Amino acid sequence: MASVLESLGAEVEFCRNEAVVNANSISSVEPDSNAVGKIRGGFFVIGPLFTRFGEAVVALPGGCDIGSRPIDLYIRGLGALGAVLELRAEKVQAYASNGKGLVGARFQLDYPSVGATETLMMAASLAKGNTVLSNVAQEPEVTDLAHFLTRCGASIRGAGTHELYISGRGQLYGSCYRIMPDRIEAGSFMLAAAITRSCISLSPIIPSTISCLIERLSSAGCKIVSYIDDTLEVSAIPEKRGDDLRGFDIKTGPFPGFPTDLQPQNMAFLSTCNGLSMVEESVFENRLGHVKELRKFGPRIHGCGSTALIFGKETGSSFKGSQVMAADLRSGMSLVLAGLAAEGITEVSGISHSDRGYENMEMKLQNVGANVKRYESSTKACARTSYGIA
Ligand SMILES: CC(=O)N[C@H]1[C@@H](OP(=O)(O)OP(=O)(O)OC[C@H]2O[C@@H](n3ccc(=O)[nH]c3=O)[C@H](O)[C@@H]2O)O[C@H](CO)[C@@H](O)[C@@H]1O
Ligand SMILES: C=C(OP(=O)(O)O)C(=O)O
Repeated sequence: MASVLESLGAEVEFCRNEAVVNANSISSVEPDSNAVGKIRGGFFVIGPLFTRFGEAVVALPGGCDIGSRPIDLYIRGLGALGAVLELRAEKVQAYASNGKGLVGARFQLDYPSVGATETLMMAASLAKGNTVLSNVAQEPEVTDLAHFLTRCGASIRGAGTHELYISGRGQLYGSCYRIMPDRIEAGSFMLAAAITRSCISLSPIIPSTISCLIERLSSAGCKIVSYIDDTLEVSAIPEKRGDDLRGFDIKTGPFPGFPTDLQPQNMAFLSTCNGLSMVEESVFENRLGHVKELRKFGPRIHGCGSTALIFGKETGSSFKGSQVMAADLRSGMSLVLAGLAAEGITEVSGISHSDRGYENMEMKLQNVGANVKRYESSTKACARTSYGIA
């Protein structure tokens, strides 16, 4: 996102965990298309561009190859606010039909898309008049963005429910805001503890944003406690010899359903559990690419359409280190997790996909005791079954 803003001329400075953005210097209606194309939220810049210039040109958004990534909701939603969007040479050119700017309207999303909800909420905050968006995404990140925009001067009601009421403002102002902790990163590290049958203490974390995973891991036999508000302890250490964790079923879905972004990592974990588990991916049409790679570690997984059956650990069997390839962001993490649970060395190529979602992944894993190194074009995750994270 920083590179998109910079390509528009904004100044972005990072200092430790803070980003300072100066948007006053935005001087272009057309961000660098490579920068926009890389990220899924490429349309996020449309609202601010409209306010300043009355038009915008952005590249088609990119993102992981996990099925078709349509943008019809963005196009129809912005259209309802008075934008005309035309596709020209792989770029979307948008201008206001009234020649001035966006105007508030009512719009119902066919599916509670997170990216479309966030884009329309930002655009409506800068449109003239009132907007009502219904069947919107209720993900915690949408609520967090609404809180941030409100701090910048926007008027938004209903965040966290399926309807948003937005009164447009001519301008938003800078403010200082602490964004919510990354619940998908936290969930991935909870699964790192679970897959290595060890324990981890995580902070900062908002347990209510990840209750789905907490419930499932607890049902598997993990002990999960939250002593202080933003800290969570996960212990997957078996209480007695011979005990082990049990598998469970999941079906991904919009919040508060099971997050699709934790499905691949969760499947790696389920492959190490006792009993049969079923995973159903219902958000993206082609998000089981990791099944083929996970099988290389030894487990029996049967994938069919968007459902996978994981047959669980066979008595006496263990994961074997393997050479595997990550084809998208979260499957990269799921293969690293499998490598941590495996005997011997695992080499994961294509790990750069995961850099988009996990900052300093190997450093954080090393800090909790994992033996992971990054090589020029791949990451080697090396682990012994007795070697976990603590
Ligand atoms: C519901 C869900 O789990 N959303 C996740 C999804 O959000 P992201 O915003 O990328 O995805 P969406 O929520 O937009 O997509 C969810 C579904 O909506 C469909 N769709 C989307 C836009 C559109 O214009 N038309 C359309 O049909 C997609 O094909 C998909 O089946 O990935 C993000 C990054 O991994 C996660 O943070 C979100 O939690
Ligand atoms: C699929 C993901 O990202 P994107 O929407 O950017 O492809 C993800 O974060 O898991």
